[in-house]
Amino acid sequence: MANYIVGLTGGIGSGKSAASDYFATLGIDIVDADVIAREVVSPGSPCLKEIVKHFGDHLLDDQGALNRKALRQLVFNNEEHKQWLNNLLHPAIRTRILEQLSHASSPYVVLVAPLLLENNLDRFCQRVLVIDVPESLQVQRTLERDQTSAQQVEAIMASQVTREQRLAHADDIVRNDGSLAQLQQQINHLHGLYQQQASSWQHD
Ligand SMILES: CC(C)(COP(=O)(O)OP(=O)(O)OC[C@H]1O[C@@H](n2cnc3c(N)ncnc32)[C@H](O)[C@@H]1O)[C@@H](O)C(=O)NCCC(=O)NCCS
Ligand SMILES: Nc1ncnc2c1ncn2[C@@H]1O[C@H](COP(=O)(O)OP(=O)(O)OP(=O)(O)O)[C@@H](O)[C@H]1O
Repeated sequence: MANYIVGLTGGIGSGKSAASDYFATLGIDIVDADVIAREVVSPGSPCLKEIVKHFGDHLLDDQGALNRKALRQLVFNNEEHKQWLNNLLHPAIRTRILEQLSHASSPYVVLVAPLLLENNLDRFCQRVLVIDVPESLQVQRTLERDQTSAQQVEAIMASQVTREQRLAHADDIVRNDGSLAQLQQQINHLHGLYQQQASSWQHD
């Protein structure tokens, strides 16, 4: 059954995972681009072999897995390296996204992707939901969560669309500068809307 697809996006640290985790508790299938981005570079994968061939085996840890911190430092400080990695991984990520979307069985499916707009993945979606927070809160929450620097977070933010650009593409906006409960309250409202949209869309 062709699925009604809601594209969920937002900048780094905006609360995409917090939102998609909550949609999952409502029984909605989630296709997560960040999870897929890890799958395509798993130990022994063709993409990981290409990365090692291109950048060197110092990017592997002693279990043969990708040293993500080392690759992050490499790509987010060098535009050419980032483009090379994106050109390698994005087609593999898109293929898996489409495959997982086709197997979803919930009333609608949420595709959560930080680069939904940057990679034109919104063309596969019937609706775009943006999780919106002030940039300062993105930095603060990412620093609290990850062992990284403000400079690194800002470099990642600079490689993503701006807050204004993202909001210009939104069909729905959830503000996540309040409590988790307030985030979930907004999602409860959208859940009802998406169920209605999905059932009328499927009968058109
Ligand atoms: C560079 C990598 C190895 C760093 O891994 P690390 O575990 O430190 O970060 P993680 O993957 O959790 O990403 C953290 C956040 O960075 C942002 N981000 C990731 N990749 C990119 C990118 N290519 N361009 C812009 N922002 C990105 C997203 O907001 C993401 O949620 C990793 O981000 C990666 O493989 N990126 C390339 C694949 C990609 O584009 N993923 C996004 C899927 S839409
Ligand atoms: N409303 C909130 N109040 C407090 N903390 C929050 C809230 N929403 C999210 N967080 C926390 O902020 C951090 C970033 O949230 P989350 O990981 O969901 O963002 P993300 O958009 O998935 O980030 P990334 O792009 O890095 O994957 C997490 O540690 C999360 O627990």
